[in-house]
Amino acid sequence: MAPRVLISDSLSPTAVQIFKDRGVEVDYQPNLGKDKEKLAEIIGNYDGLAIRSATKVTAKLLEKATRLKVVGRAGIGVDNVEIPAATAKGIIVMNTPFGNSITTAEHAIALMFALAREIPAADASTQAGKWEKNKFMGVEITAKTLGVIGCGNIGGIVADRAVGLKMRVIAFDPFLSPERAIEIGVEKVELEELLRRADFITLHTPLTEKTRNILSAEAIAKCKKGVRIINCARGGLVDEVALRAALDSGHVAGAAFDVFVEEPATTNPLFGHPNVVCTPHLGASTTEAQENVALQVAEQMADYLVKGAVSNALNMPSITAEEAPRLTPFVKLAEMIGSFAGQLTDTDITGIRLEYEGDVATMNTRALTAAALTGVLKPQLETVNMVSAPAVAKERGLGVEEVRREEQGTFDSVFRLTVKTAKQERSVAGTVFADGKPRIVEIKGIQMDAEFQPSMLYVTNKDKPGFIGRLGTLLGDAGINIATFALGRQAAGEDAIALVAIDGAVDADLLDKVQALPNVVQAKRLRF
Ligand SMILES: NC(=O)C1=CN([C@@H]2O[C@H](COP(=O)(O)OP(=O)(O)OC[C@H]3O[C@@H](n4cnc5c(N)ncnc54)[C@H](O)[C@@H]3O)[C@@H](O)[C@H]2O)C=CC1
Ligand SMILES: O=C(O)CCC(=O)C(=O)O
Repeated sequence: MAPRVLISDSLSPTAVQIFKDRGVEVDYQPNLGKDKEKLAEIIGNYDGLAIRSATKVTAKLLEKATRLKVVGRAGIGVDNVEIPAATAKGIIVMNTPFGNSITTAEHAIALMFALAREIPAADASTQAGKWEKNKFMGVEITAKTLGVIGCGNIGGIVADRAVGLKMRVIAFDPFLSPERAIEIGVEKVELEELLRRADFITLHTPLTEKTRNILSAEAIAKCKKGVRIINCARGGLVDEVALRAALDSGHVAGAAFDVFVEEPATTNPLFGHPNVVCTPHLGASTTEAQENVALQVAEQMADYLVKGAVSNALNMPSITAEEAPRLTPFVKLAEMIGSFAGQLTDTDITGIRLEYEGDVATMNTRALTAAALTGVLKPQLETVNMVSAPAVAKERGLGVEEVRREEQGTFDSVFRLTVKTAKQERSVAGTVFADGKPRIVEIKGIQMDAEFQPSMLYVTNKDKPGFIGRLGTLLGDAGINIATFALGRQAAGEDAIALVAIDGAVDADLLDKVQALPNVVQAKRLRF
């Protein structure tokens, strides 16, 4: 069945076409983001949800999203998506981190000019027939200092354009490297210095607990008198009430805002001030940017739903479309080995060691680790998947250790997973054969050669004559056919392991009988 995607906000028709071309069924309902009840009613029918900013993907909505696998944000900010709730449900959240950056940076520059020359007010006055030539005295931006708070993608483009406009650019961003600052021609400074020196301040950080009210009343008071403030990032970065007071007192000469604490903003403390310019969250609204983000989000979502490739996910390691064919069999192997170890372990797991040897050590081991953790956790947590497993493992305090060795041994690649409990360590290793099938090659240090089968019996025993015959007879008498029988042992007479693939299932009674056979140490049913 083809995967189904719902587009619940207004997106370029390009997105619809791309989904169709890639074999994904698509429903375009651009006003649904504003209708929470209706959206909750139908979300259960979809594998993917493509949104802009109107749709709020809350934990409550996700409860109804029983088959949802991916949420794609055609844009950058994902503050309208409850990512921890999506992660807990194993739903990938992806965005398009670059598609609208230039457009948004250009909007910030446009707002800076609008402020410097009071263009919106001058336009309104002129069109009202007033010709108030003396009323609108602007300022030049050449040689002025622009303070950029948050110098990532958009902040970096704004800085680059401002340098071209002959401004001096200073930036506050704890994660901006000195090399990158030199590359984009900005002087890296602390916030206090930026506030003291900047003639214009432009904000380009996400809204986090650290950046909320980064321009507080106190910070605004430290600004140079006559500063002009531009916010094209997120409402809440500036204390709107404090800014209004500073505008009223004349300490701040002007403010241009595209984003507001409450959106849609129908009332706001800044509204009505003569030196304030506002736009309704138009930062990303150009034909080019909307084309970019629509195309990108549809490609990313279709790649995931159809091919399993993951890009620009905020809660899962990336898997490129190029690496997916080579990686996929190893993802399967890692999950099955994890599942094997998880099913064998009854007591609390305290830690997990993942060893990647040979070719597999050069692959995307973050994705493989996520798959292996899924396998380990699934016997206890049905709903866990590659998206949620790393977070669940962390939540449960499981120490996860990764070891990579590129030298090859007997096999081109070996993946070994060791589960640690308070009492013991138990490891299982596997590889992928040329036919793409995962195989078990080692259990507890004992060499084996077994395929994974849907129903298996795992028996450890003392290696004594007669065991195989007795086990075969017991299963045969119960009407259970043996499909494959793999054996391994430490040395003659020591610990041995039998891995038996069976048609049908062993019930609890029969398992007790296997357990009661002479020399059997442990018997377990396994399902893959
Ligand atoms: N108005 C609009 O329509 C649009 C708004 N945006 C918003 O613009 C913002 C920036 O987007 P990008 O540049 O793509 O993000 P980005 O992730 O490339 O850059 C953000 C920068 O903020 C910095 N940062 C984080 N915490 C900080 C702190 N406490 N102090 C100073 N700097 C800090 C980071 O180090 C990073 O360099 C986002 O909030 C995004 O949602 C993006 C597109 C359109
Ligand atoms: O989709 C939009 O119009 C808003 C864009 C935005 O805020 C973002 O990409 O973070």
